Amino acid sequence: MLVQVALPVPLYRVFDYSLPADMLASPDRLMPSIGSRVEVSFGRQTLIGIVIAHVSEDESCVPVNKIKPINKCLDADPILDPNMLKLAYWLARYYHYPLGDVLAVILPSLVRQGKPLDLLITHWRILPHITDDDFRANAKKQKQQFDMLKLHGERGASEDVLLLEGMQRAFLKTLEDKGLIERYIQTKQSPSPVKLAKMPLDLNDEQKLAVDAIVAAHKSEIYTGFLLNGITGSGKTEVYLQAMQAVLEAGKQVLILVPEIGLTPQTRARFASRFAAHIVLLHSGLTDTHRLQGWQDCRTGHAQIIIGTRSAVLYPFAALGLIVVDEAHDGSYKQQDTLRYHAADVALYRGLQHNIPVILGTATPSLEHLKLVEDGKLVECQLLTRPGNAKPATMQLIDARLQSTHQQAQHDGARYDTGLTDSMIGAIKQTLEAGDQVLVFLNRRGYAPVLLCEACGWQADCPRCDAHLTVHYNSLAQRSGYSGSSYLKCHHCDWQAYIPTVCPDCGSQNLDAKGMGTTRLSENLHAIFANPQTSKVIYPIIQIDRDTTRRKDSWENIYQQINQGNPAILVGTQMMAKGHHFPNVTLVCLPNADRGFLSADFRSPEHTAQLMIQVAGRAGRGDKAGRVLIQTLQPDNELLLKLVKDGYLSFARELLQERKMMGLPPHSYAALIRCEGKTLAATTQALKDAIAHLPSRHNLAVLGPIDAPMSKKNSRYHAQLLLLAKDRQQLHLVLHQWWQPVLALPSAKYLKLTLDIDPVGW
Ligand SMILES: Nc1ncnc2c1ncn2[C@@H]1O[C@H](COP(=O)(O)OP(=O)(O)OP(=O)(O)O)[C@@H](O)[C@H]1O
Ligand SMILES: [Zn+2]
Repeated sequence: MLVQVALPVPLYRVFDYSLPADMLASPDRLMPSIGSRVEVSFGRQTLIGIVIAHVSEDESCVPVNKIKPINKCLDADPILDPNMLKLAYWLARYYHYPLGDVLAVILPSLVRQGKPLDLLITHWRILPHITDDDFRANAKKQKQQFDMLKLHGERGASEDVLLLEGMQRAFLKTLEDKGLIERYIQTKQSPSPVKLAKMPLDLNDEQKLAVDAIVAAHKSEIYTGFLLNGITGSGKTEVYLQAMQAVLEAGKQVLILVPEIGLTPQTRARFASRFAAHIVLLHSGLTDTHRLQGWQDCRTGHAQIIIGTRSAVLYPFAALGLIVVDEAHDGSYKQQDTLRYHAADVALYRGLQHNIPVILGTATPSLEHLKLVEDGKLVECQLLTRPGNAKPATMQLIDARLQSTHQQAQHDGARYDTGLTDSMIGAIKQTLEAGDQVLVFLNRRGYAPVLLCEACGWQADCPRCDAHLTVHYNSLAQRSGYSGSSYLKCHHCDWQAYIPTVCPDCGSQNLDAKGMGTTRLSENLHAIFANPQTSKVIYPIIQIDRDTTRRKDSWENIYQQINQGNPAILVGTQMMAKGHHFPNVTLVCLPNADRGFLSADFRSPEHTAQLMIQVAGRAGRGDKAGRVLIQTLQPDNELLLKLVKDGYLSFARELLQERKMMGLPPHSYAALIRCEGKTLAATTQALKDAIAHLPSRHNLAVLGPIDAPMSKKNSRYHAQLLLLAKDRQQLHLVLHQWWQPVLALPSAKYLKLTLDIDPVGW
């Protein structure tokens, strides 16, 4: 007998190995089981692969004398069960990706390296007799760190997790020395049954309908995909919680997917305050050890509630009972390199595999998901009202052409436009004076997107990309003599340069930063709202973007500051759009969110509208009504008017109708082939050769090759080719015959060719 092994090599095949003589001679003569790891030699390398089948020598296409024995078997029991192998096969087939590479994506790196699965990890927990009273009033920082540990309940948490959440190692030591907390090595016992830590809320009728439908699907053990289509603030989370309760009480695991790591600490708290359960967080910030531990907890069933980003959908589960995909429209669910899977699609597949319900929850469903509802493949549950007194915010357009933006800011003696109309500024002022918070949304970090020479038109461009360099500049830091915060940076490849004092082309000193990023907007707001005598602001202006939240604890601190509820102006990028609940924000301003309606990308209106509605959804979530102001230079834009007047759903349904007429996804199926190389000519030629090899163009639209939207990136050139088909099977049939030979084309030799199934942008 031979074993067939999937190896992490970019080849569309598996490899046969025999068993070594000593293994065959041993009395039990156990074959390495299907789904376990083996170490093998492969050429000059030693690799670790997964046994995927047992075959006889006759079945092998390799001559017997060429077959090498495996070096050793690493697992007594399989580490991947038949369901996980089936998932891997499905991913390999659907995304046309080599099976060995699929497994490499699925397995945590320590597993791939052949490490034992059971690791000894230090955990911290609070000693049982300790209470809040054991703290002196002035030990504030210690108490704060203690409270973070307290959130994890009596079992505490591993050191990795705590550090990731912003705890400091020194404090753990201090608290330990004071006899308040202890460290221990967690031994695995079966988890105790999940208990309710807090009573559920009384559901409103819409919520109840949704929960009943989901629980019924769970009880009947029939796969059902739900689109929980609920406006922002309508209480989708409460629906998840009560559906989860039934599943957890039945001893099953619940997987909750969330878009971004930035959100997970708050998300965890929401679930932890409802259920006393073993909750595991999975995201890209984990160390390898912690990832392996999480993987093991899921696989063995120790984890009861699993909250994770995209890749968590690829984890093995002992007893999965429900999958929730929160903010299911979010672009981050699509992996953009290697195995280009969409986590919501994989979630639906796994639901089908395990016969369990899957909830796709969102206020702004993607057109793909709306189409699945139309086709009867998803059951739609709607939540159209906000519970309690909270009303959906009213939306209003401001015509930026008519209104003066004369409210000018003054910096260093120069007066200039702030980019905010008088009525927007007036509304901000009014809101702050009423004691509320304002969110100003601008999806662009840095100071300004362009540095321009007014004399000759030179612009600071990235030498490595087809992109302008973003100006990063901080006038407050400048004035205090600190220049480190001023530089030019490419947001695509991170290339950095000094800000020139004169134009490198014509020598003019007339260099000007054009356009507006969050830093500039914050400065403008500062200038508008500062007391002219003291130049201090009464209300804090809090800038929230990837630059200001880079440090581990900074987001946590900002979050706490906002939740204290004092009047403040929050200036934020799309980080602020997602799922946050700030009850004191009553005004949301979008000074130029409508840009996306003009973009050449046909998906841009959909994504722009989703972002606008999500940001708008941050307004008026408490007792007070919310207001959304959209400042636009194109107040007659039909799409924008439709969105504001009729709401997201009718807007989206109209877009869907348009896509149908144009034969665009989701009313057709797409595969995008990208080619990357040292010259554009070589990449384009490879794609032309690829087209020549298409077995049939029947029922297939072939678009390209064309330059990719940013054809030069990081000094490499990109061209692309799009295949569109009315019928999904037809497309995959062609790809099955075509893709592997394309990779072997002579002209593709020194190029990187990739295939993206159901691409989200092109
Ligand atoms: N049945 C209910 N009765 C009273 N309050 C409720 C009920 N359901 C939800 N809430 C409250 O309504 C608020 C908004 O709910 P939640 O954050 O779950 O909305 P959401 O639909 O997830 O919003 P978003 O899409 O914007 O993230 C929360 O404070 C929640 O506690
Ligand atoms: Zn660049």
